[in-house]
Amino acid sequence: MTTPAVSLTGPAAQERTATPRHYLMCPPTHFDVRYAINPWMDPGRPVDRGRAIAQWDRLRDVYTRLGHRVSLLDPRPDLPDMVFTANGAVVVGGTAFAARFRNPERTAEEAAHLAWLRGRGLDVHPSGTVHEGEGDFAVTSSLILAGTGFRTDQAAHMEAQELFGVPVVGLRLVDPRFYHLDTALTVLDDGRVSGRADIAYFPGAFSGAAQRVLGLLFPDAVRVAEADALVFGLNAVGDGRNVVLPRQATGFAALLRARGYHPIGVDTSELARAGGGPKCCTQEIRAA
Ligand SMILES: CN(C)C(=N)NCCC[C@H](N)C(=O)O
Repeated sequence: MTTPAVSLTGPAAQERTATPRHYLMCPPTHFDVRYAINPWMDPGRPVDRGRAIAQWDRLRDVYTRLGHRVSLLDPRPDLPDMVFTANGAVVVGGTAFAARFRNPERTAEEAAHLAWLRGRGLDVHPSGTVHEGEGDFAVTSSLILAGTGFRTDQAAHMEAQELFGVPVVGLRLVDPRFYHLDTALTVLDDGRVSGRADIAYFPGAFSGAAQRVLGLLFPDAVRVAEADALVFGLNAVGDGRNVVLPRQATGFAALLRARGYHPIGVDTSELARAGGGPKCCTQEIRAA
């Protein structure tokens, strides 16, 4: 029998393979909403820090049970957003492109990230332009998708391309509720084993041109509904098989199941009060 030129099975029937990851997290010991730098933050409403800590503990446990390694950054009392480690850098092949935050409220986080990255023997490059790490850079094995419009400067996309030597595709975000790329797009499978990256995104967060670019590059991507995006469903962490996402994103979870992924719902609703979800709390350290 000859092999058909076009796959008859499609991604839904594929075997999904998880690969072990190394994540950097920071306990929300001093988590708070003391200022408003995105539309989700309301400093007038006190946060329940105990609840945030319990939600974060559970997220870390999920990762360790999946066999992933979790390293910790020391929290600082004056930095209430430090729990969102994804914003501190993007690390690919042992090279770290360290963040330069947009808002002065978060700039002191830069030094903490630099110290941690240098202490791990990574090849660390502080950024010359504003960028917020994995908040705006989504890494696959063949290219990096990069957001701009609210936080990360477009010039940082070129800096990342020069640093990593992989194509960096710029995508314009247009809705302030989705102010970082990782609120609107997630890498389900980076393609390191399958050879074919798979992503999910909420089209409405992107300019028309960016939607067309995504359609050309990822014609089979999962397109997620606004209701799931609004509960930070796309702020998800995939390891090729398992996808850790806010448990409220039930429509997205059903789409993932149909594609052969294993969605794992977690509650990060208290952390969402600062505008973040599971992915924001998780920076991947990709070794050389
Ligand atoms: C999911 N997102 C957007 C993140 N990657 N990080 C969350 C940062 C939240 C912080 N209050 C801020 O506005 O910077």
